Amino acid sequence: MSLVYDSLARWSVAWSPTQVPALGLHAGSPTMRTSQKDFNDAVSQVKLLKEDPGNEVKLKLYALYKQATEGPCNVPKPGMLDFINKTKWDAWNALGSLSKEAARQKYVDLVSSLSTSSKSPSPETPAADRKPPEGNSLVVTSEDGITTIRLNRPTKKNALTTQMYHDIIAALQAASKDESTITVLTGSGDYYCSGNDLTNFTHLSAGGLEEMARSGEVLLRDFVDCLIDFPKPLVAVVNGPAVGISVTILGLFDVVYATDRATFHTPFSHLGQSPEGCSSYTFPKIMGSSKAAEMLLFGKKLTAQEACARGLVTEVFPDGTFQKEVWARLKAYSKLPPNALRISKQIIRKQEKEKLHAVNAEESSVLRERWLSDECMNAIASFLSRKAKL
Ligand SMILES: CCCCCC/C=C/C(=O)SCCNC(=O)CCNC(=O)[C@H](O)C(C)(C)COP(=O)(O)OP(=O)(O)OC[C@H]1O[C@@H](n2cnc3c(N)ncnc32)[C@H](O)[C@@H]1OP(=O)(O)O
Repeated sequence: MSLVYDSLARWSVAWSPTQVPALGLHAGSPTMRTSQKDFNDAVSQVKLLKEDPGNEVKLKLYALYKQATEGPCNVPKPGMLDFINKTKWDAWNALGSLSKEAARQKYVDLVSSLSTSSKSPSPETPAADRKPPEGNSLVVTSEDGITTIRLNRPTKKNALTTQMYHDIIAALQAASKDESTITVLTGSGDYYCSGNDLTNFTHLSAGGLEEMARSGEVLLRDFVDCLIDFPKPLVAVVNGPAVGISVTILGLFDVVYATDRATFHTPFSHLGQSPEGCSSYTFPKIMGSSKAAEMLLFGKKLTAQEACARGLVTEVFPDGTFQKEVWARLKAYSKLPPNALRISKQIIRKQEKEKLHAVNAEESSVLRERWLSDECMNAIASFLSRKAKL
């Protein structure tokens, strides 16, 4: 659970109603006025909701509560780096001069709609309509000489949490020593991976943002080092759209197979960030400097065919037959002599290893600085408050 989630949840329990002036009549119809009791009841009801209504709704509730009890936003805007409080401030401030009475009415209406929608599903609700539980975010299996590392957070488009980076490192280390011939990275559901989980930035320890950025730099560097040093053939089975770091690291894979539904997007400038995964070196080498710049500077999103034409993807398959064709191919390759594959991979990689490690160290260090910049903080705050999407 992310810190934003926790802290938004904490806001809701911290919203104890103080002295709310009586306003008359009932909630519900726009022509009726909300009584203090209706409002107080709604405030109590929020704490009893069975389902988490999500950050966006919690922000609305927060803003309406503040407007209803204190009127228009009257406190100084928090600093750029304090982006959780800034997000709350933005939501309150956005209500402008809405009257306290109107805010109370909107608050009561919103809580009432939540209470209705959070009633337990009837037994007839088809399983397919329910969100699958977020179980193991990474599933590692080994079969037919292939170790598969599967990103398994389909409801979050397989965004990479801090824990997942650690788990992938551990899985790669284990795969480098196991009996398998080939190692595959793929995703569950409709996405391959939506990149770094942007709520990672909100997991602040006592050391604050500086510490978060420092530990992020170390983790990123270890993660990419592990890919640089991986001794066996490493294959990406790109089952859908890929974003951010899941794209940049493709330059370190030996083979990349993609469904024709996949897209490849590196929106670093939009996020106030800079390239990682050795892409500042591998992309210009793979596709030429101007094509690489179009992706890494301007965030041009490539189709699978375009990525294949630029050499980032090895082969594109029709989505309907993607899994069948790719796994049949990989099973055949996995029967090749493992030592020959390992030695050949190592001789290819050997020429570049030192350079790749140096590039990784520099990219990780530059990113640490970027994560502390206003540009980056603003972009993440925008995503978290759902004002921005790619
Ligand atoms: C050790 C640290 C290393 C860090 C290295 C630096 C890495 C950099 C990067 O990877 S930069 C790229 C970061 N990724 C993004 O900016 C993607 C953000 N996501 C989106 O823009 C969209 O979600 C989308 C285009 C991927 C998909 O859009 P859509 O199909 O409309 O789905 P939803 O937006 O409704 O998403 C469903 C659900 O997933 C959550 N989610 C998706 N991506 C991320 C993400 N990257 N981080 C956190 N959460 C993500 C999204 O919030 C929704 O959750 P909800 O249902 O609202 O709870």
